[in-house]
Amino acid sequence: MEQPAAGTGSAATGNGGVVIRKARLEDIPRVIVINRVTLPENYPEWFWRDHLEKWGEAFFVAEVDGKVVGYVMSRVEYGAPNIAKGMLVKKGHIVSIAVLEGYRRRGIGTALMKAAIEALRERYGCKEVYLEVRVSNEPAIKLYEKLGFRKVRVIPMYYLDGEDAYLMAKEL
Ligand SMILES: CC(=O)SCCNC(=O)CCNC(=O)[C@H](O)C(C)(C)COP(=O)(O)OP(=O)(O)OC[C@H]1O[C@@H](n2cnc3c(N)ncnc32)[C@H](O)[C@@H]1OP(=O)(O)O
Ligand SMILES: [Zn+2]
Repeated sequence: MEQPAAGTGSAATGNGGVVIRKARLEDIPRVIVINRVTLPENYPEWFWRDHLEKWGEAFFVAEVDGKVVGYVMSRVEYGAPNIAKGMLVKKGHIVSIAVLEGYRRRGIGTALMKAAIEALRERYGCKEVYLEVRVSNEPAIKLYEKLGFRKVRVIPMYYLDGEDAYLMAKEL
């Protein structure tokens, strides 16, 4: 990304007064609230803290007027690539991303994704980035496709309510 946030950890102002910066421990309660109001996939607090501790270079929040309005949380895995042929690779896994409803469609989701992807490549040496998304989640699928992700396969009944997921991935 053009902003220095991913590389240096310093805050950077992007479009329209949006600041993308690395998440901090004190952001977790707010991130949990945003997750609960935007997504049915919720996690205990330790799960968020664990990701921050282990893969904090690829955990970002978006701030507008000093208020956190979105987040992206990632982790790094070692396993068979979803796209390229070959044995084991480091894969970046976008675990969860969300932007509060009133702040959508102004590029925040894109900026968060770019920051995470850049960090997964530069900081962690990932060769691929992947995620799962509900097959009905048109906005998110569009966002990912714009960033170069492709639908690799369907994972049947991935979600608790029985909905299928697309596994989407992008080579880095
Ligand atoms: C791995 C996972 O976490 S899967 C779950 C993803 N998260 C969610 O579904 C939570 C609820 N949804 C959200 O929080 C948001 O809608 C997000 C994160 C998916 C997108 O955040 P936004 O800040 O709105 O994204 P952004 O403004 O960067 O949009 C980028 C592009 O995505 C596409 N897009 C985003 N929202 C929509 C929509 N409602 N309808 C159609 N296309 C959309 C558009 O192509 C858009 O570009 P454009 O505005 O120039 O047309
Ligand atoms: Zn996942």
